[in-house]
Amino acid sequence: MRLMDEELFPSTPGKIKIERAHTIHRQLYRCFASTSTIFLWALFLIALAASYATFQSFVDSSSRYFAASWGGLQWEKQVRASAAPRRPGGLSVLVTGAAGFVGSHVSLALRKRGDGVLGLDNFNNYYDPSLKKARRALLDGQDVMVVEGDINDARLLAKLFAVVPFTHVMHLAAQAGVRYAIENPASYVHSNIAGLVTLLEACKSADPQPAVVWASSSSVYGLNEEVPFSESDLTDRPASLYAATKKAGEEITHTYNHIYGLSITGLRFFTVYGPWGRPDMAYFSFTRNILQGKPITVYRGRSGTDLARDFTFIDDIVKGCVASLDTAERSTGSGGRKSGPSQYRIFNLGNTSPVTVPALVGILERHLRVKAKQKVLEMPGNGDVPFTHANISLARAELGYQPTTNLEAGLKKFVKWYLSYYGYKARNDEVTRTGSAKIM
Ligand SMILES: O=C(O)[C@H]1O[C@H](OP(=O)(O)OP(=O)(O)OC[C@H]2O[C@@H](n3ccc(=O)[nH]c3=O)[C@H](O)[C@@H]2O)[C@H](O)[C@@H](O)[C@@H]1O
Repeated sequence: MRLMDEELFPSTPGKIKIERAHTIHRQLYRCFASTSTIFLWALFLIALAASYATFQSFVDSSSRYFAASWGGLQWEKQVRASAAPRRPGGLSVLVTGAAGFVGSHVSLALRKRGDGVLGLDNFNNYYDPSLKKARRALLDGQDVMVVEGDINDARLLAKLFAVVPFTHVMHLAAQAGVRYAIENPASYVHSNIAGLVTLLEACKSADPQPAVVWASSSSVYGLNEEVPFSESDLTDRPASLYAATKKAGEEITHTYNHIYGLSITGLRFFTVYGPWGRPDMAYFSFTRNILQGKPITVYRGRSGTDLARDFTFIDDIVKGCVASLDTAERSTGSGGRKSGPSQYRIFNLGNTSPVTVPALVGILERHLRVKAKQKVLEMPGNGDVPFTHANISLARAELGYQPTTNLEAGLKKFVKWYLSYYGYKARNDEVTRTGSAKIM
């Protein structure tokens, strides 16, 4: 016990205590010898605390700024360069959904003829984002910048319009897919309604106001039985939430046209397909499954009738989009105020020759030279419609729209792209060897 005490405490503890007390006392005396010194010290401490707080908030806001994927002088310079037309009288177009199927094709077509193009895309994972990144790489190669951001981000949109006086907005960002709305209804409201309104708010406040061309859908015809579908037909019986949000979009855009003088063109696309397409669509997923020897599900109508679609090739759709931009009149408002009536248009962009789903499968089998394993099921009541068929007289008259690619030729191009993109040649051989699918 004694040993322990000696280790823990010095042999002459009292001396040490006294010396320490003296030293501390002397220091305190020096520092706080007078009340004025105490006052000065207090002031100094308050100033130190205040400057620390200011520094902290600077660090916070700067880290928020640097964490955002947009902003800064260099970024603004790139945005301006991408959106600047390369030809006299060229357009300056903000393309939303630019890393998407239709968006990437339209962006490339515009850039090719010398228009300025700036893309915007949120790269969500509704389907494989690597395909969206590959499309972005294509756009990069043509000096088209794609800003990563959401149409619901009002600050980002305001910034883009502050940096670039866009002449047009090609609005293609959306939650697509008819049947997925059963699984995730909120995503349709988020993108197709809330996102649309946020975008239109930015457009109406912009000075100059851009003309807006945007993607509606053939699905707005819903349970319509008039054939072929004309723009003048009633569209008040949607069969899916997706269709309902697109129909709502037509009404919402009308409001912005009416109140703010925004020039609006809505395009009702009919089942668009082609190279760089969407993996969630039937022609794409059928191709994947057929090549992998997996079964495909072919839906049929209730009375055993085949379902049919007015499948429209991407190049024809691109021509319709570009013609819509070219014929769009200017918005009449500026900075949120209307100064006169402005254009409001809706067009069908279809192919005018519906093809049944079994016929689509037959064409794919021929191009892939593989027999599909088919399961035929009754169409589930989850938003599908039995057929679509476009009347395109209006688009032909006003846009000079004339589709030139039939499903046979279009799918040939798609299959060629698919095989080169996914490198399925080798796997095709594997399919032959394992016999998991029958080669035709
Ligand atoms: O035209 C349109 O407005 C819509 O076209 C397509 O929707 P959809 O025509 O349903 O295209 P797919 O999903 O490719 O289906 C095509 C046909 O194949 C059928 N199908 C689909 C999937 C499947 O596994 N089996 C099958 O038989 C569908 O019932 C439909 O008749 C797009 O997915 C929508 O985003 C677009 O808005």
